[in-house]
Amino acid sequence: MPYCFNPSCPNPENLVNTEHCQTCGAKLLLRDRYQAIRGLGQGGFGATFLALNKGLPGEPQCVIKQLRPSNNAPNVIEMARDLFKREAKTLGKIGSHPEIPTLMDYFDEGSEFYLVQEFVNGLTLQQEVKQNGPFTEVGVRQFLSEILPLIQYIHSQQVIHRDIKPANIIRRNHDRKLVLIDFGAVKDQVNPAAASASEQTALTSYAIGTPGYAPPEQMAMRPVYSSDIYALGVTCLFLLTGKAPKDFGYDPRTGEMQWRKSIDVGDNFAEVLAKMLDASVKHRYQMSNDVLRALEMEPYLESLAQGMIKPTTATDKATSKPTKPRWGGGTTGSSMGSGSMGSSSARVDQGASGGQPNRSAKVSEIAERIRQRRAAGGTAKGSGQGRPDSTQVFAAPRSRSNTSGGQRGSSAKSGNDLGSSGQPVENRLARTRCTAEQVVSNYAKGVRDFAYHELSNLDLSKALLADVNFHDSRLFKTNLQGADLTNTTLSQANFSQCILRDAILARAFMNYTNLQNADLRGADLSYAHLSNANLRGANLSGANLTGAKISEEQLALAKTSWNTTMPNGKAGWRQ
Ligand SMILES: Nc1ncnc2c1ncn2[C@@H]1O[C@H](COP(=O)(O)OP(=O)(O)OP(=O)(O)O)[C@@H](O)[C@H]1O
Repeated sequence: MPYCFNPSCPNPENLVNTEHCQTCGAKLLLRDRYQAIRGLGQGGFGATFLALNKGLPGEPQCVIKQLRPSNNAPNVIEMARDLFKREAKTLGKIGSHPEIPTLMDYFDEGSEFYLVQEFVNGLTLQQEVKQNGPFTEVGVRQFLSEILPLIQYIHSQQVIHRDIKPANIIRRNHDRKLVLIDFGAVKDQVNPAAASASEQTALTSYAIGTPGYAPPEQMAMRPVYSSDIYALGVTCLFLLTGKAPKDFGYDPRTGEMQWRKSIDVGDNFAEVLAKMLDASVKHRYQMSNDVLRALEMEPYLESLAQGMIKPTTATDKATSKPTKPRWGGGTTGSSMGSGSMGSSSARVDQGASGGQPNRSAKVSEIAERIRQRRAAGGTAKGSGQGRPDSTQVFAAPRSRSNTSGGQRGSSAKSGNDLGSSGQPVENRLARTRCTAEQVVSNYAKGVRDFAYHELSNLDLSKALLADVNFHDSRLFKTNLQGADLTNTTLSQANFSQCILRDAILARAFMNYTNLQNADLRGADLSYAHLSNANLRGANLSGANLTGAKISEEQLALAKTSWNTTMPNGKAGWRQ
């Protein structure tokens, strides 16, 4: 049923096949093709409609935003028009991203302006919480792992969204992906001197985003990238509680929201939220990737910590393992290797060599130290001098050679280091050697820690090795065809020329893993974390990369084919 585009029409619903509104006489077909079918929202500067594009076969749905300022002062209209144009420009620039609505059309008709964009069919997160109740901590972490890369993308295009909130995030029905909408507040600064007081109020509220979600600097018209991180933090509070920002108390001395007592999450996640919600820009996470890193590190802390202490397992006893932490602990004395993490680890190891406390207590202690150092870490834009170890370990490589070599810096010498010939360089620290039979039988006995092991050239085809920690181990040319490696930690390990054909690597953590020339044909890499992994020459034909964390650059170095399932779940081809 045609719907009238006039937001003040008292009776906007019309009968089919009507050209003009039966109540107010307004045209019902814009540009001879767009027909509104329902109103979606209305504000001071216009309205939003769900519409049909009658000019295209199948008459697809679209969203039409109409700019119709209620104030006729020329300077207000001019500024509003300017804001609208900039929204169109922004969507035109970043709307090619699959999780941002595409800009389909932009035009004016009479004194009104129209912006046509892709309709995203689904519920907003606000509606979702209303319908199904608040999210759990795991649900919010999952939400963040999905939305942060999108925000990182927007920021990389020099765009600050400025109105991130649950009502502006839609979970698209057909693929359950999160889509960010309403780029209406994506504005450069409005010149307040140009408008009178009341006009200024209207324009300002249009341009600053939503009170409660917008951080102090944005309310003061000085938004920065981390303003979006603050709004995302408030969004997390809503998802966890179903409470709007105004329903949280605030500290009258600092003006900060008092949210800690209202949410039930682990200390570490609370710390991440606190840093997202810091009123001071200086102390807040600066970029999405910083938050992502803080969150991604957490699930792997225990296994990373395991890899930092002396062995106690049956296989481990055969050969002693290094007593120094591996990353950053190189000869140049980096801030990390020679810093307190190195010495704290060494302290634990000394204890281990004579009547030591139990292993799990040590692991937890080291993991806790990593957390503390992370919590005490500086901001992304800091000098890097005093940055926590974990940030350095997981920092994005600075050069291409780092990406391809899987190295973190000249001081790091790990199992995946490559010599000039492209062959792995033998690590200077001894690894625990064991046979394929030992690996299999120890796994059957419950051993999961195979960090710092030398497992090259073994035949482990079809082995069940789910949940194992292979951190910094060497599996050069090892046969793992058809093996179950679900949920394993393979960070910094050397899997070059490894046979991983049809192996299950779902949710494996492969940060800085060397997979050069590995045979990954038909492997299940769904939701695997491959950031900084070296995939040069790796064969990914028929592999499933759905939801995997992997960059375009990494993919370009590997072999893929028509039957490779790409991270977006679609079949792809790249040679
Ligand atoms: N591309 C889109 N696809 C689907 N729904 C959309 C789309 N853009 C906006 N909407 C929905 O239309 C309604 C109105 O959106 P609009 O952008 O005008 O924001 P608003 O809610 O009126 O204002 P604000 O978010 O700034 O307070 C909202 O319910 C929103 O979820």
